[in-house]
Amino acid sequence: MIRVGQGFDVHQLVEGRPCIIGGVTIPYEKGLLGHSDADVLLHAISDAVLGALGLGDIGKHYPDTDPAFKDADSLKLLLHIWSMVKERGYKLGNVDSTIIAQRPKMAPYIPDMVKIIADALEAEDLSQVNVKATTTEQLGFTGRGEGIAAQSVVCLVKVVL
Ligand SMILES: Nc1ccn([C@@H]2O[C@H](COP(=O)(O)O)[C@@H](O)[C@H]2O)c(=O)n1
Ligand SMILES: C[C@@]1(CO)OP(=O)(O)OP(=O)(O)OC[C@H]1O
Repeated sequence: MIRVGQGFDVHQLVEGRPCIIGGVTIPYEKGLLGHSDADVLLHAISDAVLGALGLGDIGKHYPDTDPAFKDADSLKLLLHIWSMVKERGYKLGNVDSTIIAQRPKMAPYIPDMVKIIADALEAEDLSQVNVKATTTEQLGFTGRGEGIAAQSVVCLVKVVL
């Protein structure tokens, strides 16, 4: 039995905020704005995992109106979501994600993101976690550097005992 989910998220780029993507703090002149740490990639992955389980989205579980989640570490939210996966008897099949950003250049940071995500999702092999990046060729809000988007697809596999 397999279950598939997809997630998509966007956060605005502003001055005076850290740029945290995939659990990695990237040196950049701007950072992502949100109620939490605004880790757009971990949010897309979180939504994909919740989608695969048929459990709604991160806003439902961790509302942005709740002060408990102000400046929340998105990796901790993902770890909590992963506990729901295990409770239901699933493990990671694979996860594939794309960060949509004109800048900064993500490539140097992707290996660290993959390791962090693989650890959180208890991957047996790093090849189960793929992270890609693309510009939008200077088109649209990402192309103008106003924000960063991310999308993700996750496959969960039922654990056979
Ligand atoms: N923020 C980004 C965007 C892209 N990359 C890498 O560059 C390659 C070419 O990007 P295009 O949008 O011109 O296709 C892309 O395949 C990524 O490897 C990146 O590191 N950071
Ligand atoms: C993560 C949460 C909660 O702190 O806040 P944000 O950082 O604003 O992120 P978003 O992707 O808009 O929605 C989920 C939120 O409930």
